Amino acid sequence: MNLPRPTGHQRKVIYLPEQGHQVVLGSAGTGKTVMSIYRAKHLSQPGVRWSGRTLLVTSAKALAGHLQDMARGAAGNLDVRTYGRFAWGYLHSRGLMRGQNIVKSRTRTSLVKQAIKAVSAHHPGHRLFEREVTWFGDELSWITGMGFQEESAYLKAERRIRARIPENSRPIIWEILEHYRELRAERGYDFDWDDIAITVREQLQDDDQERFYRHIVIDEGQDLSPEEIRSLADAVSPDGSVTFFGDYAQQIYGQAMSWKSCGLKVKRVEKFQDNYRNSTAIAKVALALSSGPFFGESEDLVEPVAPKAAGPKPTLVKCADEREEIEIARRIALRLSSEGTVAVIGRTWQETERVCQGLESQNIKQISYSWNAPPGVYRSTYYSAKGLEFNSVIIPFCGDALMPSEKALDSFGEEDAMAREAKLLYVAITRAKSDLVITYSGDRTRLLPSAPDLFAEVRP
Ligand SMILES: Nc1ncnc2c1ncn2[C@@H]1O[C@H](COP(=O)(O)OP(=O)(O)OP(=O)(O)O)[C@@H](O)[C@H]1O
Repeated sequence: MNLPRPTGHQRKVIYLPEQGHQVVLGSAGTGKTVMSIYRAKHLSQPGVRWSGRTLLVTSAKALAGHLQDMARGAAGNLDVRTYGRFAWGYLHSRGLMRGQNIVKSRTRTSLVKQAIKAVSAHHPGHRLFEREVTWFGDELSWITGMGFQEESAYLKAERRIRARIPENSRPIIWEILEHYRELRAERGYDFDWDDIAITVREQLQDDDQERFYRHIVIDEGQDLSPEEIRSLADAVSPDGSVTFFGDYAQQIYGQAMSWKSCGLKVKRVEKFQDNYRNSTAIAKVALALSSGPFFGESEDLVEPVAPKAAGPKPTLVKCADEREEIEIARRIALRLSSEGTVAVIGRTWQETERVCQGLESQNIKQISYSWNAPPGVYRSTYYSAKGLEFNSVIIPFCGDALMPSEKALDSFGEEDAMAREAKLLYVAITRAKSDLVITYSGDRTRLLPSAPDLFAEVRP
């Protein structure tokens, strides 16, 4: 497919030095994905001095498929992969992948639960055990994602958010991590998807064969853990390059870590601010959300410049109840789908399916969705929609009772839950090119910006 022609600053990014580490940050719709493809094609172009085998890598499966589609026709030495697929492939080449030795997420949760139960018996009455299993699972992912291998490193760690874990709880959490690993090993699993990067790095350290990749380009880098990024930096040859594209406003995992903690050595960070995707009216909502109280401060956030594309104001539909929300969302989806692509984006697959049941629609995880996809209704979650775009987006269930979700509040507490859900909502909103419809019943979620005139507010 034809990629848009790079303009101005975008062009510079394609031709950044072909050696060392490069970081490009940009807000939503500024062309990071497109430029990651141009950059990867440039680096893998045969017959030139800097050329070499290149990996274009991201975290979400649907986006990897989309990248693959856009990179079609590129030189044969360009691979497009999810991080998981890269890690699996490398460890397989080292003889470490035997059968199903990566634990699946449901089994992992059950093992974490067992570990919590066993460790809680040694600490009767400790308040840490009032927390939900999701919170523990997330904390264990954070520890491994940071690459901590010794308890002392975890005890000393500084956090940007989620700092309020009482000092006396951390050793207990470490005990749970160790017990979980024992249980996992007993069940015959060597890894989970979070700690696989630790082994990739260990293996690379002992691997004196020539590196398979000379260049690695990372899209949506904010969603890879620091240890995953470090492993990618270790995987390129010394005369090669790592180029990191990311947007910290869209960081949807609990890592909340900057690229700076990933060991990338960068002289100058390139920044993209011009939004090529959203209409002005949609970009205004996204901007109001990202400058609201839930995003926090970070020097990694890039202030976007509002685009000039015309389009109607996003519609906020206040419904009597969830049934009416479903009815309205379906009706609007059907109407808009005759003109272009429409995504129904829910927080969970269950929410999305509630709206789309019986409606002719496609699950974006099961197809190869691309920018030239035919008109129709597409189903997605906030997470799976990462990196994609649609003419219209419908986001149901944005009432205060459902957003932030009770599960997020119970697991992470008010502040952290709001920050997480605000970023998810930001991702969903910025997928829309020209039409955005948000439905809710009861009061609308506090996460949505309340400035007047941002929305056309309607009641069915
Ligand atoms: N120079 C350009 N001229 C015209 N359109 C462009 C240009 N650069 C990017 N675009 C278009 O802007 C849209 C957003 O691009 P892209 O998906 O690469 O942005 P992104 O920064 O990766 O967004 P996000 O992080 O929100 O997923 C796409 O439709 C792309 O084709």
